[in-house]
Order: sequence, then structure tokens, then C-alpha cells
Amino acid sequence: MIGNLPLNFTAKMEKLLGEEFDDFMSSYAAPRVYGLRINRLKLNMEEWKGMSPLSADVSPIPWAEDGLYYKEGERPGKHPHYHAGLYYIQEPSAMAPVELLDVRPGQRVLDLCAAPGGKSTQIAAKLQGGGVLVTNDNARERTKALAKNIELAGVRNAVVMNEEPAALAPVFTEWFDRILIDAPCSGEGMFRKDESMIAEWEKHSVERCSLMQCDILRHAASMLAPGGLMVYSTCTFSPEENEQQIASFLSGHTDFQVVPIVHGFGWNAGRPDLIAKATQLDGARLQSIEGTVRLWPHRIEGEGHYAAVLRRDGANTDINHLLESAVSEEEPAKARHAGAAISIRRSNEKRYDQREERRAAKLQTKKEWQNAGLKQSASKKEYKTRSVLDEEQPIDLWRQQAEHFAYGALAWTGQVVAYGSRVYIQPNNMPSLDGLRVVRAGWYVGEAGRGRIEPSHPLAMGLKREEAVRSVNWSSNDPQTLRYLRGETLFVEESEIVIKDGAAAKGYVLICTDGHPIGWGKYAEGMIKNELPAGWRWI
Ligand SMILES: C[S@@+](CC[C@H](N)C(=O)[O-])C[C@H]1O[C@@H](n2cnc3c(N)ncnc32)[C@H](O)[C@@H]1O
Repeated sequence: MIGNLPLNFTAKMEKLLGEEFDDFMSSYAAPRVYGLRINRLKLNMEEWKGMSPLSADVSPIPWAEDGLYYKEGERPGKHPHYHAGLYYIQEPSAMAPVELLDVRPGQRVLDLCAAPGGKSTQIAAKLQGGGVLVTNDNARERTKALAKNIELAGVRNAVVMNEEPAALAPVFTEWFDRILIDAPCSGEGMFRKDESMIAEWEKHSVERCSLMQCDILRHAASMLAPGGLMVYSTCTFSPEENEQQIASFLSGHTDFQVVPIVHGFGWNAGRPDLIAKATQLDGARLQSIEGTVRLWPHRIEGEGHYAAVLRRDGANTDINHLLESAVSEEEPAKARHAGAAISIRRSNEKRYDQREERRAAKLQTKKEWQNAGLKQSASKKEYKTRSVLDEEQPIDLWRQQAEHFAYGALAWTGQVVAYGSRVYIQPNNMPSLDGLRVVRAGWYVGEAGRGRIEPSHPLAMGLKREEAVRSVNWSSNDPQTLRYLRGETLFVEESEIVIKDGAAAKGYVLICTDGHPIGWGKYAEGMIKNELPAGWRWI
């Protein structure tokens, strides 16, 4: 490994680390460490420990509330609990930035460079379903993994976007309480974990990354509410992408201050001495960069990271949009913060439908259109709706049929919206997303077709077992669980299915393992037809 490191990289590190350089280099010969994070949207640490075979040999990651080291050789990705979204496999130092973001239920949070979604799922767990997570990545292919991870984790209050920060900025001006910029970077901290990153390093030169980061930071700043917090992080060691980037940002944004991080857990202070003299920053502000943090692989058990917490001047926005939710319909001015108001459309429904259609007509992600039951006009290269959808009224169908498979569905917080044939529950009080590339407009709950709603896989993953009209539960080592995850048809006794009072046995059944959903099946006459989508199966 050490022999593969580029010489210009090691020379730079030697200059940067001085006496510590040898320790740093030895870290490349040390065994890798592995981390996972328990998904609090589904269960807590104690519950997980009580049921997981992995729990015998894990230890806490000191800076991450729900983080655990697990041993090499374990394969947590190959366990039914992974398919139930009970944890996310995440590099330990990558868990630090969200811990620093101080996310609380009810806040509006933006994860601007989010794919594949490790930190977004961590943010969602901290929001506990209250507030909004807007999770974005500008790489279209990568947003597929992002959406899947959000859905696997059972997140109900996220909107997944595929946009440039410049396109989001005018829509979300001063809108967010918290913003995470886990910036694209030269990835020097990934060399040990993934040797292919060494080749990437030359391509994604430090200079090129710094320019991108500067642009992303500038747009992010305009979306942060006064008093809000922003965390900037990278998995690289180069000062140009870390301290220097923050210094340049501070010199252009006098209304932002560094919030000093406590340097515990073997974390090191940021290095103002590495900042180019040309940066226009006065003594105290320059020195404040010591309050940022470097996670070095020879000081901690993790691959390494850099993080800075920045606060925008203004009233302390410990805004809890949940607590401000008791807004009556007579008080529209206050409705902006009405996080928990149920706003399924009541009036102006026709007008709303037309607006949704116009909104749908602007969707640009072809895949999303295809998934949504829409087709591309070959001649004009524009997207248009299938006329049959106009008759089917997806939102009305949802409202009529949701409670056939998900108990209390009409009481869930959020606004029911349809993009084409797909129905979503969108967090309340979002600004219009017209003209933006929307990958998921909210919690994707079902799809309309032939006069009925098919419940979606993300709906299953976001439900609690007790919210399902019908459910069946097998332990994670029951062969039925594996059969289901492989996409097989299941043969069951009707008595195994728990059915809400008054409901028929025939219909959609939430399939659970150790009490947690893994997907839908359709029960009739002793047989469960497997509804697990092909892309979600165990292979
Ligand atoms: C370090 S990765 C993010 C990892 C992610 N936060 C996680 O925890 O799983 C950086 C991401 O930034 C995205 N990216 C690059 N340039 C961007 C831009 N201008 N706007 C938004 N995202 C960008 C990349 O596609 C990449 O997915």
C-alpha cells in the first residue's frame, strides 16, 4: 500500500506533519477499521444489541451516538437486518460531521452533496421524522443510490433532489436551519480504504476540487437562515481544501463565524498556519480556524476527515418547526413553520391538480418520468403525461384506498402530491420545486394504475409493523425470511398473519423480520405473492 502512494502526496504530507509523519505512514500498514450506525428511526442501540448476532463483538465509536466498530470478516451487509434498514455501514470518521451539525427534530436541513446518503440517513435519524431533510447531489447516477438508501432507512420526511447548488439557492434562500456540505474532494483520506482513489487523486486535482468547493460553499451560505449552522467537511488532508477553503469563505462572508469544536477523541485542531498569506483574514478570525478539526488516521480509529462548523450571525434559530405546528387555517402567515399540520388538499383541488400537472411537465429526469408512468414524446423530446392518468386521479385513489393496507395513513404528517401516477407524501410548507430536478418529491407511498393504488416498497420500509393492516413476522434466521428476500412465493397458514379488526385476510401483507418491515407481499388462499422489487432482492 505505502509503495503505491504518489510521491508528491507523501512529500506534501511530510511537510505538513513534521514529526508525526512516520506515525501517519505507519497507519497505512495498520488494519482497516469498520463501522456501522444503528438506525434510530427503526430501533435503539439496546434493542439492536438484544437481537443482532453482530452485537457480541462491537465497540462504540466515541464521537458517534449510534456508531459501532465491527470486526473485519463480519458481513453486516449480508444479513436480513441490513435489508430491514436497521443500520447503515459507514466509515467511522465519516460519522463525525453530522454529529457536529446539531440536528434536532423539527429543523429544516439540507445535505447538499449527499450521495450515496450515509450522512443523510444519519441526519434523518436525528430529525426523528420531524422537520424536513432536503438531500441533493448533482450526479444523476449517484442519486439513485441516495434515494434507495433514504428509502431503505425508512425516512418519511426527505425530498431527494438532483441539482446544482446554484439552482437550489434562489428557491431556498435563507430557508434552512442546518446545512451539511460534505464536499467533493481529492479523497486523500480514502487511499487506505479504497486504492482506486489513488488514481482518482491525479484526476480530481486539489486545485480543481478547491474551485468546486468554493462555489458550493457560496451557494450554501445563501440558503442558511440567520443564526443557522453549516458544517463543511472533506475526507482529504490538503490544506487548500480544508483550512484554506474556510479562510477564503470567511474573508468573503463576514456574517459567518467558526463555532469552535471541542478537540476530544484524539481529534486535532485545524491549522491556521497552513493558510496562504494572501488570504484577507484578520488575526482573530484567522486564529478561529483552530476551532475546526482534523481527524488523522494515526490519531483515531478511522480513515480521516476535516470538519468546520460555521454559524451565520442572527437570532439563534433553534427553530423547532414541530413545536410551531399548532397553526390554524385562519393564520396563514404563520403557516410557514407548521411542521406537523396535516395538509391533505381540501379546497381548490382542481387548481392544485393542474399545478401538479404543470410541475410534472417540467420534470427532467427521464428515469423518474418512466418510473412515474410517463413517456417521452419522440419528436419533440419533451415529456408528457399519459391521458389515462387524468382519469385515475392518483391522489384521490390514495385517499380512498390507503387505509386498505396502511392503518392511519391519512393522518400522517405531510402533503399528498402526485407526480404522474406516483403518489408522495411531501413534508409540509416546502417551496415550489417547479423547474428543479426532483428525484423523490417526498415519501413515495404508492402508484396509481387501473383504478387502484399499489403500495410502494418505500412505503413498506417507512412503516412500523403496527401501522400495517396485515403483517407477518419471521425471525431473521427463519427460512421464510430468506425466501422472501430472494423474491420467492411464500406458503403460509392464514393464522400466521396478524390482521387488523374488520379487515379481510386477502390483501397486502407487510412482511417483517424480527419485527421490522422488509417489504410487501400479497396474501390469498395460503400463499403470499412476493412484491419485493427486483432491485431490492438478496443476490
Ligand atoms: C464526499 S461525496 C458525499 C458523500 C455523502 N455525503 C455520504 O455521506 O454518503 C461528495 C458528493 O458530492 C457530489 N458533488 C460534486 N459536485 C457537486 C455539486 N456541485 N453539487 C452537489 N453535489 C456535488 C458528488 O457527486 C459526490 O456524491
